[in-house]
Parts: sequence; structure tokens; C-alpha cells
Amino acid sequence: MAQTKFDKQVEKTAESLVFGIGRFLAGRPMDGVKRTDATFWRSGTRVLPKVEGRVSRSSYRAGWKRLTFRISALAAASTGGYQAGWVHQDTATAQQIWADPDPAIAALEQTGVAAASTAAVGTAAYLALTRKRRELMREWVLPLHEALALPLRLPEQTDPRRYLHIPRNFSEDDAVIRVDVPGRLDFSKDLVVDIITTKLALQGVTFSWHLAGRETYVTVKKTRKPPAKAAFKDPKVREIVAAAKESAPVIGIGSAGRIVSVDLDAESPHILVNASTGGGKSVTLRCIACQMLHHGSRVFVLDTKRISHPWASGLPGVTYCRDIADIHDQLIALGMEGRRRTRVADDLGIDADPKAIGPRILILLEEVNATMKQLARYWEKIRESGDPKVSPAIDALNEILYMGRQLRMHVLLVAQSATARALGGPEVREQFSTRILARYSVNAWRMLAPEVHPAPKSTKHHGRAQVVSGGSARETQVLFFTEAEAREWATTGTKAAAADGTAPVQLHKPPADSLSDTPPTSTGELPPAHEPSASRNRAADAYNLPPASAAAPDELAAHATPSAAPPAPAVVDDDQAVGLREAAEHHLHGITLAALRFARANDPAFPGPAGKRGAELLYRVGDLKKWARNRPRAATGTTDLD
Ligand SMILES: Nc1ncnc2c1ncn2[C@@H]1O[C@H](COP(=O)(O)OP(=O)(O)OP(=O)(O)O)[C@@H](O)[C@H]1O
Repeated sequence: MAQTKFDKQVEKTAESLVFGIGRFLAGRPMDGVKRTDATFWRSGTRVLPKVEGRVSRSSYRAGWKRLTFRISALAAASTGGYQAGWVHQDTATAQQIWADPDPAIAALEQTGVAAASTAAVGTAAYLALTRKRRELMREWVLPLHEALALPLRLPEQTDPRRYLHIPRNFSEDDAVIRVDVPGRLDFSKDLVVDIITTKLALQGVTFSWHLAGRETYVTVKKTRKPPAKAAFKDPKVREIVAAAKESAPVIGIGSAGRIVSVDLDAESPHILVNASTGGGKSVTLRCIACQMLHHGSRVFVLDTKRISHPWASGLPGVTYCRDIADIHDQLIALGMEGRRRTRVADDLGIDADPKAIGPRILILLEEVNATMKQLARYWEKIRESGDPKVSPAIDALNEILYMGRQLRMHVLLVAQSATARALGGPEVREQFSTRILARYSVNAWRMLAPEVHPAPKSTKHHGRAQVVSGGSARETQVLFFTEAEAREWATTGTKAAAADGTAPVQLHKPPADSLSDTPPTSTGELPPAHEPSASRNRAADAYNLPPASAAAPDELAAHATPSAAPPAPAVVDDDQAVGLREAAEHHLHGITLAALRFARANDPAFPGPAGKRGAELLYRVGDLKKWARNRPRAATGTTDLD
């Protein structure tokens, strides 16, 4: 008997239903079109030939994964339905719902709100958890795919994740990258190597090709990597440091054991260190500063964080300023020293011995973003009408940055994020031809080393940094000095021992015209010390006398020129010499006599005595106040900006 049209329709529907259930349970695409080589147990790796249009990610999924997803979705939908209908079944016959829909609507609302909240929380968690992976896709995987698709002749719809197996930490030393390549092998291996190295900004890697059999791929591993650690206590590292040129402190060890250093005379007078917290900024600074001290440099640590470099506190040749007023004064004094050196260099002429200009000076400026803000606020607070708007300390710093390398003044600047604004403009950033970057973001790299593109991926390896100079980046394991080793190295250099005695160097801040009249010293010594805060008592300070303890006699002689200044108006309070008891009772509120005695015995930065009254040692009030302001811990007399 012939089938009616209706029978045919029923048969067709039943057939579709059976196929649909079959595909559902087999985890196959519901439209029945196979687009990738995925099977029930194995995920797909490539698009099948002649497939057109977009291939969704689910097409690559193994059948069992698809089945699991479908069953979970079905279960979730049933739970909602159960909540809405079954729980309220006592009132939920169709007739009753029609007559009184409110309970059902309320149930649906509850379920809907719960589902929406779950979805929102789930989405937020998903976005947070996958942020790094999405960044990896956007910054690395997709650009590499775009470059490789043509040379490998991949179908347009290929999903990059299926053949580019790039771990999130692919820049770490032990990471392995794997790229599946078509088995036809009709591509140039050299070109593929080039593209992978360039697009992933890899250094020191080796490629291993696996082209036999069904699975064809290439693996990439780092083989020429810097050492995992470069500790100063290692005799080989110590030897390298000992052999380094005075003008070129060693920063670390690069790939294949290459020494990475920066020549302050030939390459880059100033260095910028940029790293997020815990990225090794203090260790890097310690490494450079202690080597320079070893060779007799003077180091000025300007540290608003107060406790960044305890190892340097009280060392000969180190001036440690923690208080913003002292940092302000110190920068101004250094600016003047720069100008003095310029004059000396002019007078000495082109063939002069650079050492005649004076000892090398290293200015170590901690946390530039915070320090610049504090300097600006401090100037805002003390500025008088007629004074320039911009902080003279910031001006002085900029001036030093623009001075030539022959003046032997170097700035080592530290930032968590060295934005152009923090430094006072993009052109200031340009003065740092050597930049050390560690634990950086893609944005930080683009800002600080745009000439090296693409940015090598940052690593979390302790002490691993990129040293950028001369248009290229060198991956480097920064030398690690413990605090004790840094102190030991800083104080055992022959020149450091020969350099001026025990007291930290302090700069004198004479008025600009007297400064310009100061003749160059034959020894190249720095001008002698200043004491009270210039900005708070500028008229007095401009001519003040050096404290007896702080300057070597030859320095004083060299600078006590008759033309230097009119007679100094006495700064009575700060220049008087007092015993510790009197200081505690009348001048240093909040510091007990016992604390002062303890500091005198234990703190190398405690000022030297200015005289004696009987058996009692006397100290300049100004020296004691300055010491108190710059103590590592909460300091009495700290310049309060609020
Ligand atoms: N070159 C290195 N070799 C070995 N370990 C290092 C190195 N540099 C840093 N580290 C490790 O990383 C830790 C953090 O380093 P460091 O204190 O220098 O970071 P930081 O950037 O100054 O941190 P913060 O911003 O919090 O002051 C150190 O205690 C040390 O254990």
C-alpha cells in the first residue's frame, strides 16, 4: 500500500529524531557535519579539507567532552524546571496556573534571579581566572598564528590553539613550546624557525624537529640561558666582579655565561631600573652601588622609603638622605656640584684626566614616582612669592641628567612604573640609555623600551631581568650580593679605603655666584658639607660653615676661598655644640638620652663630635637634628608634608 504524505512525514521526523538522539549521545555535532579531525576520545587538531566558513571551538572538542557538556546543560535546565513546576506541583496544574499564575511567576522569578546571579558570578570568575590566558592569546599566540598560517599553508579556519602549544610561562628557563606542523612537510623550516623566534621574542633557544610518522611537530627549548643564580659568594662571580673596569660595574651574567655590564663612560651615564614590587630593584641597586663604592665613588642614597638600603647606611663615602627636606637640599647641592664640574672641565680642557674633575658620584634615587611627588609638594609648601614654580630640586636632577658623561655624575633611578610624567617628561626618560627591566607588563615595556619589539615575555624567576641598551635586550641574571657582602665589597676597595675618612660625604651649598668662583680642586674632592635645611633657612644656609667632623681638612682649605662668601650670619640654634643630655632635653623631642647613647655606640651614621667640655663630648645641634630626621625608623623632626 502506498505511503501517504503524512506517513512519509512521520517517518522522516522519527528518523531525524533517532539520528538526533544518536548524535547527541555520540557527542557528534548536532548538524551532522564533521569539520575537524576530532574523534570521540581525541580532540581535533586541524580543519578537514574543503570545509568552508567559520569553524567553532566546539568542533575541535572530543566527543566525550561534548557529551558531558550536553548532559550538564540538560541537567541544569531540568533543575530550573523542577524548581519552577515540580516543587509547586500541589498548586501547579495547568488549570490552576491559568487561574492563579502568581505562585508560578514567583517561582520563576526566584529561579531566574538565582540563575542570573550564578551566571554573573560565574562570568566574573571566568574572566578573572582566564585573564592571563587571554593576554597570552592576544599578545603572543594570535600574532604568531597570523605569521605562520601562510608559510605552513594552514586552512583559514584553523584554530591557533590546536597547533600552537605555548605555555603561559613560555619565557621561563624550563618551558617547552610545541608547534604542530602539517605532515606534508611542504614548508621552509628556516622560515618557520625565524618566525617563531621573532614573534615570541625568544633568546637562546634550540629547535628540535620531529617529522617522522603521523605526528609532526617542532619543539622549542631554551638552551643558552643565563645561570639560575649568580651569587657573589660564588668564586667565579667574585672573580668577574674583581676584574671589572672601574667605569663598568657588572650587572649580571647573560646567556652562555656572557658578562653583562654597563660602561658609564662609554655607553650610558645614567641607569633606569624598572620593576614591579619584589622584582629585584633593591638587589640590583645594591649590586651596582657596592661595586662603585669599591672603586672609590661617592654614593648619595635618596630614599623616601627610608629602609631600602640598610647595608649602605653609615658606610664611608655614602650619604643617606631619608627626609624629603634633606633630599631636596641634597639634589640642589648636587646640581651645583654638577655646574662646578662643568667649569672645571672647561678650564682643564679636552685632554684633561677625567679623574681631575672629581670622584665619580652615584645618585641613587629610590621610588621616583613617590619621590617626585613629595619633592613637588615640599616645594609647594616652602616656596615664597617670587620663587620659581618648579621645584629647584627637580630642576637640579634634570640638569644632572642632561650633563655629559665626562662629569662623572651618574643617576641610578628606580621606579615601579617609570611613566614619563613621573620623570618630568618623555625626553627625560631618553637620558637613560641603559634600562633594566624586570617583572614588567607589556605596557611598561612599550613605554620604556619601544625600540625592542616585540617585548620579550617577562619571567618570575628571581633576579632575572632584561638589560636594554643600544637597541637590543639582553636577558640577564642579576648578581646577588647579600647585605653583608655588599658592605664588605663596598669598604674593601683600595680606592674606597684611600678616599676620605669615616664621615659620610656631605655637600656644601654655597650661593650660586660664590660657587662659580670656586676654583677646581686639584684632588677633585667634593665641596664641603652643608648643614641646615637650605630651603627652610635658605639665607643662613647659603653661607653656613661646614661641620668640623664632616669634611677633610684639605677639602676645607680648598673651598675656604676668600671670595667664597661674606661672613656667615650665625645660625645660632643649629650651630651650637651641646652634650647628649642637653640635646635630648631641648633639641630632639621624642628621643631619649638612652636612645642617643645607644645610637652613638651602634649607629655608624651618628654624627661625629664637634668638641669637648671636660670629659663630655659635644655635638652640633644641626648634625644631631639631621641624623634624627634621617634615621631609618620613625624620625623625630621628619618633614611633615600634611
Ligand atoms: N639577583 C637576584 N638573585 C637572587 N634572588 C634575587 C635577586 N634579586 C632579587 N631576588 C630575590 O627577590 C627578593 C625581592 O628582591 P628585592 O627586595 O630586590 O625586590 P624589590 O623590587 O626591591 O621589592 P620591593 O618593591 O618590595 O622593595 C629578594 O629578597 C631575593 O630573595
